[in-house]
Amino acid sequence: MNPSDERPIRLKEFISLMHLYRPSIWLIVLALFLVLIETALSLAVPLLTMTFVDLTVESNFSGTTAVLIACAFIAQIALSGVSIYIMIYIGQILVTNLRKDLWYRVLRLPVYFYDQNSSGETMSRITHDTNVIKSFFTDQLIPFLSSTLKIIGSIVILFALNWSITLLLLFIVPISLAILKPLGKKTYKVSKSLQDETASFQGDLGRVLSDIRLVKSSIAEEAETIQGNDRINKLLKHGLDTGKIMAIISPIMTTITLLVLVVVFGYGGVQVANGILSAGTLVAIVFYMFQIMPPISQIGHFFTQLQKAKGATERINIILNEQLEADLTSRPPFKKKTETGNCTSGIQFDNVSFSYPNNNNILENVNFSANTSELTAIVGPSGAGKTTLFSLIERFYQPSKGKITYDKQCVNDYDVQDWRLNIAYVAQDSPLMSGSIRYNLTYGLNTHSTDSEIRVAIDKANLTSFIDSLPEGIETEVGERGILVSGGQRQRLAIARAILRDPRILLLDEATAHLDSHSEILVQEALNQLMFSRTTLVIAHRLSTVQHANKLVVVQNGEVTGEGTHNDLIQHHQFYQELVANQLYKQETPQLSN
Ligand SMILES: Nc1ncnc2c1ncn2[C@@H]1O[C@H](COP(=O)(O)OP(=O)(O)OP(=O)(O)O)[C@@H](O)[C@H]1O
Repeated sequence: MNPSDERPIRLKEFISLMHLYRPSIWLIVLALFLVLIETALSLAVPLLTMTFVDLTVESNFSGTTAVLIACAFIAQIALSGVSIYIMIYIGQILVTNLRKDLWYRVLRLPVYFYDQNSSGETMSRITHDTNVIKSFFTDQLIPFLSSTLKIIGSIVILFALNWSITLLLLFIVPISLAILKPLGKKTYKVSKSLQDETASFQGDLGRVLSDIRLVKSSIAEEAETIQGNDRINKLLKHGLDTGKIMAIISPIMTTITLLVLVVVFGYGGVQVANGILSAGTLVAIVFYMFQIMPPISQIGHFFTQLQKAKGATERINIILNEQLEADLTSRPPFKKKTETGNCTSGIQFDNVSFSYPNNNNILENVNFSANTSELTAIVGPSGAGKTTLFSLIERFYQPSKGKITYDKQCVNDYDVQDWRLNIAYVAQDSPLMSGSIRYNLTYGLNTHSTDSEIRVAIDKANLTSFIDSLPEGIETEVGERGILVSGGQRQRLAIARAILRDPRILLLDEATAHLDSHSEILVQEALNQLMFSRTTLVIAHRLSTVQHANKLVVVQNGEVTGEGTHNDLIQHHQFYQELVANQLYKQETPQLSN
């Protein structure tokens, strides 16, 4: 997901992103209008001060001018406050709209996007990069406009007041730029490295903290400490590099300011003494000089931040330009579950080939059918492609060749969400979300499940005694990723969830693997009931659980090498015979542990 470094980051992309997510244009116009008035007032204050000083020097104290200066100050402060708030408001709305769109999209991006991009990086796009854009809008854009106006306005007025001092002042600008520009480039490079390093450090933190058990059981604390320290040291180095640049820039800036003061007061003082310049004009010139200085450094900062904002845009655009699942295939709503009875033929794999990106063909011309109201078991060695078959049915990936049909219609013809609504998947390591048991059982269901429906599902999944033993029953929290419940309990919760979903297609990945033999019989009964009038596919690692299946499909190296009942295969299929013999041998051999 790293944006290509060679490609120039285009301003157009950044502007169109701002345009797309900004709030009403009138708010922006209002903010600009206020800035314009505020700038005009700030330019008028020194002129008023000049008049006031000159009149006072001539012993002509002007109360009106003093009041005008005070009013201009107050108005400037008030307008500045209002325009700052409006800009912050616009920035917040912009980033909110952008984050909502990104959030909508990350939930709908295809699974292969997540195979290729780390979740930590995607999180950073939504939180950090959007923040960079917001800060640019709120902290840079309006100050940049007002700074530019202030600089131009001040220089014009300065020329009108005294061209020779102005020329001397302007002479300092190219000198400052010549010194500061290379430093500015260096600052950008260092701050970019600092950002990248911070993102990597955050990524490492996320990786280690989310798998702390793996770290501990692998005794990887020492290795992680070294890697973490290495990153922290790099952060220190980048921090110190920034410090070095600041250590050069700050004294230079102070010296330049002093130099300007020496020039203005020295040369201007001589002119006042000679009667060429009035005292009021000198005060006005110093005033303008101080008004110009912060905007000049503000403009330098603006370009550095613009680079950052353009970089953030480029990374965000990677997500925004990625095709959503629903755009890859489409379409009409899937028939309602009540219409299931119409389905006569179940799932059919029709010459399906598939490979993951940057991988060889995982599936090669796969043909088999899984009929309605039947149990079809997929058996085969590890890595043969069994789970991949399920992923294709769920449409996490698209076949590179061939098609999958349901009820004789290509599954891609159905709206992807409607299609998945009709599938329940019970995986070996059934994942749970942090939240209560009730939340997990009804997760994603778009119809409300009553307490009695939930009770029935719990009962059928043989979970009643477990849930009744919990102090808060169904409202008990399962912890992050369901860490507070056992593997077997997680699996039974997944079965209960499948029962509640009442799907047309059941995908079971060794669904009873974590159960003791007594629970397995009970859950198997529940599954048998659930399988009735549904298309059920089960990946089986233990043949004992699927010997009774209507059909077994043997997958080896991504190809279907045999199909039939247990009795058919045991007679004709050599690999299946070996598999059965192997498992029978295993059952007879004492196991190390259960
Ligand atoms: N997301 C992925 N990206 C790239 N390759 C993958 C991905 N998922 C699986 N593979 C590869 O595809 C092949 C088939 O994997 P799959 O998980 O379908 O096998 P399986 O038969 O279910 O294995 P097991 O019985 O061990 O679960 C493996 O070689 C695996 O490395």
